[in-house]
Amino acid sequence: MPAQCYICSGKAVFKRPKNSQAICKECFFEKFEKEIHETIINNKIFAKGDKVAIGASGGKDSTVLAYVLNKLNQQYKYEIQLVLLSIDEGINGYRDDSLETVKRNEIEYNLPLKILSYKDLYGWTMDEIVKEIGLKNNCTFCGVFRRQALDRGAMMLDCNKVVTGHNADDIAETVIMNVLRGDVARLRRCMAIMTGSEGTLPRCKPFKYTYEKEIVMYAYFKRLDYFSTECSYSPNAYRGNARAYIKDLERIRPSSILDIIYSGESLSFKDDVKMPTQGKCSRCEYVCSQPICKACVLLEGLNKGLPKYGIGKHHKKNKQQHQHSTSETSY
Ligand SMILES: Nc1ncnc2c1ncn2[C@@H]1O[C@H](COP(=O)(O)OP(=O)(O)OP(=O)(O)O)[C@@H](O)[C@H]1O
Repeated sequence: MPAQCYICSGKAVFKRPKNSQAICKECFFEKFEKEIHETIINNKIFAKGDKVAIGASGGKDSTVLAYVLNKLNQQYKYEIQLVLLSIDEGINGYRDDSLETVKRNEIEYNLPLKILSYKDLYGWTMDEIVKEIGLKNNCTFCGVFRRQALDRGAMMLDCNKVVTGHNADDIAETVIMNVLRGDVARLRRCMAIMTGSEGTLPRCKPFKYTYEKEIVMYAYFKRLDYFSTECSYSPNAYRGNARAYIKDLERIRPSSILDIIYSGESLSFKDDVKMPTQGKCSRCEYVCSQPICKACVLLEGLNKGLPKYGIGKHHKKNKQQHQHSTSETSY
């Protein structure tokens, strides 16, 4: 006999990963959306009149984010303006295809879309960067450039907030990675549902408590149009290890992901664990915690034909003076 939905006793379609409760499709939609709405309200993520840029990659997380935020905005009258902002990293056969998905979503969700490319902003595509640097450190370039590109794009659009589709799995992985690296400053920062300091736009993660599996199920049952191919350049071994470790834990204890997040939120930090003090990059004037921002350092290396400048030994020396300043996107 098929399992019964724990809410309405109807026919369950799957078990919720965080608590193994069987649930039917309609109750799942309602619960999923309600939980995100509660996260938004409890954390005061939006205020009336906000103009919010949704980091839209065309992947499952940001597609579901755009769909759900659009729905909740109408349903609960947040009175916010939503725009899709896509960064074209210049990865042939990957980002060009995923951007086609975002273009279809622009029409389907009736949300304006802006596409901004690395080529226009930095003069380099990721394909060109990978030719220089190889496959080992390319995620560093991509993460640093994307982070800044999203901010710049949002500012061009007069947005006052950026939201991304980082989900509970991503955050639990980041917590574990930062613990294992001993990167306490980042550990402190990665827990925040909303980050940003003077001069940068607040960046929010409405899916902080939402399991990736549920995002996939939601997209599947709603038949949302998203692009599901992995980036051809992302080996990212360290995050992969953290992910495998958490998946192992989850098999024994399904609530592991939320438990890790909860533990991270409950940590208290010594006073000497400082968040970086923000200033302005002396070259591009973008907000940063060093005299020259990471994007400009990486760019200088590329333009001088020294692509490892900024990620090699030189960087390690800097790291001893300041807390870690880069890696792949871990905000
Ligand atoms: N090229 C991009 N343009 C705009 N936003 C992006 C882009 N890449 C990533 N993001 C934002 O950062 C979030 C996390 O990105 P990540 O690369 O970890 O992808 P992901 O977990 O596969 O998410 P998604 O399924 O949305 O692609 C995305 O959900 C999206 O909001």
